[in-house]
Amino acid sequence: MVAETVIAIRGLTNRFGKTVVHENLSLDVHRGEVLGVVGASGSGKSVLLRSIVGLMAPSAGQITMLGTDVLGASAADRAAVSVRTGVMFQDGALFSALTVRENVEAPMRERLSVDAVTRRALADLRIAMVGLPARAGDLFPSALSGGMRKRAGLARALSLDPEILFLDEPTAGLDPISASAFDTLLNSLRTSLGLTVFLVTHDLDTLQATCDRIAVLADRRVLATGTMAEMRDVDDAWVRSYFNGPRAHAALAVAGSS
Ligand SMILES: Nc1ncnc2c1ncn2[C@@H]1O[C@H](COP(=O)(O)OP(=O)(O)OP(=O)(O)O)[C@@H](O)[C@H]1O
Repeated sequence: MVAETVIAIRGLTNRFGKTVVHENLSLDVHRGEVLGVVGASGSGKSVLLRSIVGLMAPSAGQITMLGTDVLGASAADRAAVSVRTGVMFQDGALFSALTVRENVEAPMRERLSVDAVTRRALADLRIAMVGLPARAGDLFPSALSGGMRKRAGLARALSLDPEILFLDEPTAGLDPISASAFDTLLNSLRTSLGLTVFLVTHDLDTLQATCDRIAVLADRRVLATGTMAEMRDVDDAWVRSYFNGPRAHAALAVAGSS
């Protein structure tokens, strides 16, 4: 069966002054998959994510998401696509002056016409879905641990019940136990909600535990795509050292023994 392509990127170029981050980059994301995006620091993973979700305008190229040419679309058509997506940024990007519940409600306030009681109930459902205790809804982000903050960021990304979830380094800064718990949560949510996930990460354990496919960014483009095992055969120095290094062996060994 051929998987439906929910994001198709063609000929993407991103430049900042004289710095060319992406040049003629192409990538497909399939419905229902968790795609891990890796690459050396500065290879343009976050810029790619930001281009897809409309936070920055690429210099050239085409991005089709959920059937809409998002770069060429009207603002209304772009908004109709963006309401079907959710984004979790690296630091959670929570509003510090709002409680967790108010943070989760924020996209609903902006994008949905639902009454306050329904909005609160939906927010509390998202908070429960990410494994936070009910009392966390009343807390401010500053009162949360790092792991809880990540979960609150995830609850907000799930606010609008998205089809596609974008995660930028979701386990960065977490201790290994919290990171592993986050991986487990992601696996359970992607199954129960039928999510497609675009996951930027450096975390080999997360790649191994959650991703169906991996895309490697290097030399301004997608150098290779494939499973974690397939990455070990890619003929490139960075890919070799990343996927055949001791940390990769440890991640694969843990997966093999579980
Ligand atoms: N707003 C900006 N203005 C100028 N240059 C930028 C801007 N955003 C990103 N860049 C540059 O684009 C390049 C890619 O950055 P990006 O943050 O996407 O890398 P990354 O692969 O996500 O790195 P890391 O793994 O360290 O997070 C870097 O050289 C960065 O300095």
